[in-house]
Amino acid sequence: MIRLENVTHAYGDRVVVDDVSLELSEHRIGLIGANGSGKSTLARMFNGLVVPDTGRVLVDGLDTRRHVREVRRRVGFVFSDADTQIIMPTVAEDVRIGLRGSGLDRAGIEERVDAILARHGLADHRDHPAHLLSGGQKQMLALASVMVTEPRILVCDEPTTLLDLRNVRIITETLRALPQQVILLTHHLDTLTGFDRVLVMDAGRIVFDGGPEAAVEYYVDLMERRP
Ligand SMILES: Nc1ncnc2c1ncn2[C@@H]1O[C@H](COP(=O)(O)OP(=O)(O)OP(=O)(O)O)[C@@H](O)[C@H]1O
Repeated sequence: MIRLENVTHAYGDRVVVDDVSLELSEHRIGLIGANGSGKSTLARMFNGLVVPDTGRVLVDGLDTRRHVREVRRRVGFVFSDADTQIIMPTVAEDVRIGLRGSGLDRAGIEERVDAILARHGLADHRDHPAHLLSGGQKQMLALASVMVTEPRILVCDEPTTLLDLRNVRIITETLRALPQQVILLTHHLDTLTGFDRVLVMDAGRIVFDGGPEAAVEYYVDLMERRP
């Protein structure tokens, strides 16, 4: 479980996360809000990519300031631009690199790589140059490379923003089917249908916390009232 206690973060003198306290235990959690409202900064605190200026973030009781390795093992992070996440030349290599230090032997590693590629529709692209994949396939690879490390929680920061409608659906369905807890930041509001909880962020604060329909209604209303 992720717990935030009076968390604040500023870039220079600009406060972008403003005294947020949360307990995130639901299976499917959405985080929505206008551009620049602080969602990514908040989400990056969930796995220690950003540490709070004040307050603390605990993952299963581990403080992200002091236990960054253990926290990263528990909390996987998927970015919106898969190109920034894919680091190896081929599909299989990119997945395999996540298993460094896993303690698995060579055969065990290949078995795990094959299984995860099959699950993400990439089995036929095993030795394919990663940079030649389509946008949708790249996002699947980015997801596969995180999932192979078997995180318990997955944070996805706008994973469908750069994708066409078909791939938005594929990624959304893939995320829905995961047994892991998923925290999804998105501007595709319809992907939140059936979620357990949706948070609306505005100017660094959580301004709504509830079910998906009510949260989307609140957010749309908030945006319509903006000059
Ligand atoms: N590394 C950084 N250095 C300085 N300012 C930053 C940095 N990262 C984000 N910001 C600023 O902090 C504010 C919040 O950004 P953040 O990315 O957290 O918002 P967001 O809600 O995720 O936005 P979007 O929906 O556009 O992704 C923005 O004004 C942004 O320009």
